[in-house]
Amino acid sequence: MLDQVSLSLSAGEAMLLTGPNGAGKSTLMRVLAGLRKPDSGQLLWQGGNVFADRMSYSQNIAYLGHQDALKPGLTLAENLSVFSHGASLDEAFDSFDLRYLADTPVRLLSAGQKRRAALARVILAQAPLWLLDEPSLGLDAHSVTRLGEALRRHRQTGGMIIATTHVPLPLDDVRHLTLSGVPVDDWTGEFVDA
Ligand SMILES: Nc1ncnc2c1ncn2[C@@H]1O[C@H](COP(=O)(O)OP(=O)(O)OP(=O)(O)O)[C@@H](O)[C@H]1O
Repeated sequence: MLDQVSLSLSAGEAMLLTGPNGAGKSTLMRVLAGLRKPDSGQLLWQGGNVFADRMSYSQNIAYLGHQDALKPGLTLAENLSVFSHGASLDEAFDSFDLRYLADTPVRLLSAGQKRRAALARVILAQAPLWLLDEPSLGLDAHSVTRLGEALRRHRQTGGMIIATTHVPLPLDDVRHLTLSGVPVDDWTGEFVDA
């Protein structure tokens, strides 16, 4: 599916993955998240093989997939508390204007509100590497602005971002990797936090 993909990121850097439907962007994101092993090639975190110790690598990443992965029966505050590790929810709520929805069951949220909640969860993870698969999906213009602010703050504190998108994202000084969508046999890649 993916062949000869090679990328590396340093602290504060951001990369956008683009390409047509089916090009393999989400597949690469799942590999980068340690959720799927590449057929060949390496995924490195600070020089160490991610798949040798997936658990400790997972503490360094916040992965946002297409699904928002929230529990519909719990309130928004309850959902976010699970990921707060005791930290205050205030910053995450305020980053996406969610405070007024704290006591609302997630099943009642709109699609865009759920996406904002999933993004708040990314902030709560307090992980250096954010892996965001189409983060602006379903967001209104104001929320896209909020997303841009959150991305900027994360990078200012040395955080790294890899995001896929089909639309422009509010992300300055970003590197680009475009996948062609041409089917190939296997994936060889390397991911290094220098
Ligand atoms: N689990 C799977 N088993 C088999 N094929 C898969 C699997 N997951 C994805 N694919 C295929 O791999 C290709 C790449 O899919 P992927 O979801 O990575 O594309 P994408 O670039 O993210 O596309 P989009 O822009 O539509 O989100 C597609 O042809 C898809 O059908």
